[in-house]
Amino acid sequence: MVIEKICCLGAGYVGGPTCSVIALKCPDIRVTVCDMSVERINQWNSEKLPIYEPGLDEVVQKCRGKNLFFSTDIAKGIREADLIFISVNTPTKLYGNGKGRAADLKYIEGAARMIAELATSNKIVVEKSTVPVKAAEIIMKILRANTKPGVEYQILSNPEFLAEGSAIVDLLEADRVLIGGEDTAEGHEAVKKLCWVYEHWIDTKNILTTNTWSSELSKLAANAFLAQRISSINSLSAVCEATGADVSEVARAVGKDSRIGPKFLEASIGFGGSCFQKDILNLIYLCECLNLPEVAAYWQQVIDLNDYQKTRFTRKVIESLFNTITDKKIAILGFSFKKNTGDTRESPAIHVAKTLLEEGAKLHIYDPKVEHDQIFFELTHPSITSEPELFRKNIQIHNTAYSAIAGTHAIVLCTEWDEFKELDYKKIYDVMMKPAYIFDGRKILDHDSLVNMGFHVQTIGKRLSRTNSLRAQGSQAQP
Ligand SMILES: NC(=O)C1=CN([C@@H]2O[C@H](COP(=O)(O)OP(=O)(O)OC[C@H]3O[C@@H](n4cnc5c(N)ncnc54)[C@H](O)[C@@H]3O)[C@@H](O)[C@H]2O)C=CC1
Ligand SMILES: O=C(O)[C@H]1O[C@H](OP(=O)(O)OP(=O)(O)OC[C@H]2O[C@@H](n3ccc(=O)[nH]c3=O)[C@H](O)[C@@H]2O)[C@H](O)[C@@H](O)[C@@H]1O
Repeated sequence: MVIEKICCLGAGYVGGPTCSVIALKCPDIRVTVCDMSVERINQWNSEKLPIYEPGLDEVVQKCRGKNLFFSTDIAKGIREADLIFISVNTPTKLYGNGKGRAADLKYIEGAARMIAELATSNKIVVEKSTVPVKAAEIIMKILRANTKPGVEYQILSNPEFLAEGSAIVDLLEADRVLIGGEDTAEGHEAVKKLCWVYEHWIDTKNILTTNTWSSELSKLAANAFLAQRISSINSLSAVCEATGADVSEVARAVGKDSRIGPKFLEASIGFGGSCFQKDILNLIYLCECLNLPEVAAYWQQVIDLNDYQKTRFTRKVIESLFNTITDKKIAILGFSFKKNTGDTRESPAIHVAKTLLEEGAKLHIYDPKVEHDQIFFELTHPSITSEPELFRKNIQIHNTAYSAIAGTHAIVLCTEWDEFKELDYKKIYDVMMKPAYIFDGRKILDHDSLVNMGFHVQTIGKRLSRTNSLRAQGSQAQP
């Protein structure tokens, strides 16, 4: 039952942390994480890792150079490994058949072709990336069509369920590990070997084994269910704002039902991150290909509602500021798609900032972990604007929340970083233009005390007494 060497293709948000934890828990296994990006591998080998993830630095420091290696020598990694994780990106297709919905499997195919070309001994190839159902068949076809004499492959599906910002805890204390394989003697043997790796720290009863297609579909299903809960509570947040109900109270009351449960019921400005939207689109495309239009339409609603929530929030900001924000200074607090990560992929803050910039606002942005260049990259990307220089001129990035806020008309809180709860809002009130507005897109601030200080406060899913919004007043008042 021995796996002595593991290679992982893809040193990203999944490959890096997952393999670091495997190395930590399996000192008897040599783990090599490979990537084509020299820059990324250099960062993994430096003091400043390419991703921010609580607890990751410590794990890497313990294992790197002992049984954990980061390398661009993909050929060596593949040749030496008994088991290869494919942990490459699977973005939504940007062109061609299935554009905007289907998963682009070019990196998966590229990885499979590399393995086929370079492997000289038997390999267990494990799909760690999130893929459409039946992707394992594509990998198998490529490997078997190009196999060298005497080399045999087994393909397993082992999707990853970690969430960014809590990746290390999620990996160490996984609710479950899911492994799908072929229903053959060789398939069962390969599944057993991968189970053995995880059994170093995961209770056997939490390691689920299924057929390959169930495993692939379960990953899409899990993300679709999670996103659906957020869209459900966000839909109710609009009802709360219109009626005087409070979405946090509704979520608490609903979540107390043990059949529903309390998690993932935080109303917000909408979900972001690299996967929820991509994976639901992937599921929708699959349903369309399978001629299941009603099922496709059902899941499409989860995404439509998310877009509605982002737009609804941004519209509220603009309307509250007397429907004119040209040249107004607005502070954006938080740019990552959630706290405890520097990842900005599909961050709702991008939508908010883009819309405010289009209306002529001057944005002062602060995020504790996102690199300044990354913010400029996201907001001046051709998919965001055809006038990058104009946008750039109206964006200033700050190193502290206080400096971002000084002299602004409004604060728009987009990410729920803990430090935003600790700011001295009395001091902040004094240095803002009046009337001073706060739009709390994450429901993390003490709204009553902010109102008492003099702020006009708006949040998600709750009507506050002093909002001064045009819609609330039904007037066209000017400042
Ligand atoms: N980000 C997350 O929290 C989670 C992501 N996933 C899934 O895991 C997969 C990877 O996601 P991330 O790690 O976020 O992506 P990422 O973009 O951070 O990393 C992917 C890496 O793969 C590398 N790569 C591409 N082709 C390669 C090849 N042939 N050989 C070696 N390296 C290659 C790229 O250079 C890149 O560094 C995706 O399918 C995603 O849906 C699953 C669970 C959580
Ligand atoms: O496949 C993936 O990539 C991963 O996607 C999500 O993880 P992640 O996107 O990293 O982070 P989440 O904690 O799920 O948050 C996603 C978005 O939903 C938002 N959210 C989350 C929870 C909530 O109650 N309300 C809410 O608006 C977050 O702020 C964030 O923008 C899943 O939680 C992971 O299980 C999965 O492995």
